[in-house]
Amino acid sequence: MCGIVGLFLKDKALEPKLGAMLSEMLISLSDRGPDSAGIAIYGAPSGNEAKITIQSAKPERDFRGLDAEVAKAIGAPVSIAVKSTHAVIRTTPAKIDEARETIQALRPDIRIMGAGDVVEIYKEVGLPEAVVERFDVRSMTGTHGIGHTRMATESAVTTMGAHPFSTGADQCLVHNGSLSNHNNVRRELIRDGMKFETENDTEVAAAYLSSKMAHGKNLGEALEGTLSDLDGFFTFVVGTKNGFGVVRDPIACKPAVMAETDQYVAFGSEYRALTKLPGIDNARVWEPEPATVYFWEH
Ligand SMILES: NC(=O)CC[C@H](N)C(=O)O
Repeated sequence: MCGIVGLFLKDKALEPKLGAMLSEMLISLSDRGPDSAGIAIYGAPSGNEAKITIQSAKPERDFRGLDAEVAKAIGAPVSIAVKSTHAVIRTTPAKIDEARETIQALRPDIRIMGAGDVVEIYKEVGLPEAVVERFDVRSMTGTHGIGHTRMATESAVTTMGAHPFSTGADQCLVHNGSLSNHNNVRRELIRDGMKFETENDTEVAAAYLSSKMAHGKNLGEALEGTLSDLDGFFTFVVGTKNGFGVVRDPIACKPAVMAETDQYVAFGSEYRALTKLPGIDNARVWEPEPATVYFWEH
């Protein structure tokens, strides 16, 4: 099982409702994944700041005073916005890598969920409703987002094993299925300089795409590569700073449905995830073809 959703807005008027729409889509698939849930939201770009989403099992201890300590260490303004076990650190884009290294040096128990100019990632063990409430996802605005509710197949049920997996700036991926060659691909990617946080197969798929894009491929080309280089079952839904992509393996035994109107492109593991979207009755609705890459860009 596992339930995945994605929503890519074309109509700016819907941006204030992105978090609310994506939350309801994900909650509707709760029975497909009881273990953990997560969501990535791409907010509007601000131009002069970048963000790191961090997580700690002891947020009171780890987040207190962190903004001032990081600001002092990197010599740039830093802010922190805490939401339960997660927090978003903001600083100038030129200092983002230094900020990330500083956070890890100052607070070794903090985990990095993702980083980039626009993405924020919230994920925890528990059902979608609890995750949506805990992080107030309904109030979030943005241009596109992806979500996942997990029934684990390949690694432990932990915060870091939850999806979305983010392995590059503003990149993240959710997955329904299981990959049979992930250990081999992981070894190749490690040789290529990629770092891994978990034993999870989906993290390997995310890192595979990041590695392809780091070598100059666009999202569509990177997704195309999964069809020959990754074995096993997969439906992937992927977000980048400006893009949104979907691909299913050549057998495509995991359910998937898409809908498109003038206002949005939406993905759901099942049609029930899409029923509350505006104008769904007149949307173009289709089942994505096996071994076919779909992607949209702003
Ligand atoms: N049920 C699934 O689709 C699981 C996805 C992935 N293999 C994981 O364990 O996280």
